[in-house]
Amino acid sequence: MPITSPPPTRDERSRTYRPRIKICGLTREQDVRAAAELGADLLGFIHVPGSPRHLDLHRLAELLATVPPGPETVVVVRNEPDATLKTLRNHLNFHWFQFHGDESPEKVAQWGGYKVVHVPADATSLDATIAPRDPFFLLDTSVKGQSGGTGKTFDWGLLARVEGACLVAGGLRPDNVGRLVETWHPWGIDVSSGVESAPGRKDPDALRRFFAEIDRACGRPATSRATGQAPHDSGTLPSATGREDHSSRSRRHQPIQPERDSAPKNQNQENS
Ligand SMILES: O=C(O)c1ccccc1N[C@@H]1O[C@H](COP(=O)(O)O)[C@@H](O)[C@H]1O
Repeated sequence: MPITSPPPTRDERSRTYRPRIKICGLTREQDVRAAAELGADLLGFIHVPGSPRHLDLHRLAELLATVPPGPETVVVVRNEPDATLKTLRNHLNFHWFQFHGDESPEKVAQWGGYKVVHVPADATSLDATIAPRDPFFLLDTSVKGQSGGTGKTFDWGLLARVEGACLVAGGLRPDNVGRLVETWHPWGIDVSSGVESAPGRKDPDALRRFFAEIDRACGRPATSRATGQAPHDSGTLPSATGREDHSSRSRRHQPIQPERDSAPKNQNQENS
């Protein structure tokens, strides 16, 4: 059953709940493989000019061809024109868009994706509860002049006022992710720079320790995922277009048709 229909509430997420895990900023085949083998649910690729992890369309296509069955794929974008979004969705077959710019809620829904909500690193309170957003959203630390990949945490106490399915990002590392998971039981977590040896280069040992810490924090044997044998037991991620086929590579280069049941109501057919 798709995990976000309905997503588990905070109360339902217990000490043994294993968050969805997104490894972002991948630029190398060996890192894609390592993240997938360790049990990542989402693999993220950056198409934001100026990021040290930026990949052009050609390189994105090359790397996507190396993604094994299992994890779903995310492309991180900021204010890209519709023509580029169309290519990313219809020809590269990304499952998800992660929007980092001025994209309206309508545009996010239209293209099938989720949006970042930024929290200043020094924020100690929120003006209002952050309400659930369909299908889920991303909470990340804001740093002036940077769209993401900041390596900075925000005050996790603010998560008490965050509702719904939310990927928590910002400054996660092998030495702090366990505390986040055991204290706040986030729906999902997202990491980029905290498992790198240099921007865009994942450190295999840091990746292994990251997953092992999550296992420890939710009471799982640390070896299970480190051997690459862990099942994807956090559930199936419902893709933006409602597709649940995890053998994503079989769909490469095939146009994606929005499914009638799950396509956003305001789906603009011109985009498909
Ligand atoms: O990682 C980047 O370079 C990046 C560039 C532009 C937008 C988003 C980017 N990354 C996102 O940042 C967070 C994680 O950051 P970190 O773990 O603190 O380094 C994650 O959501 C990435 O998708």
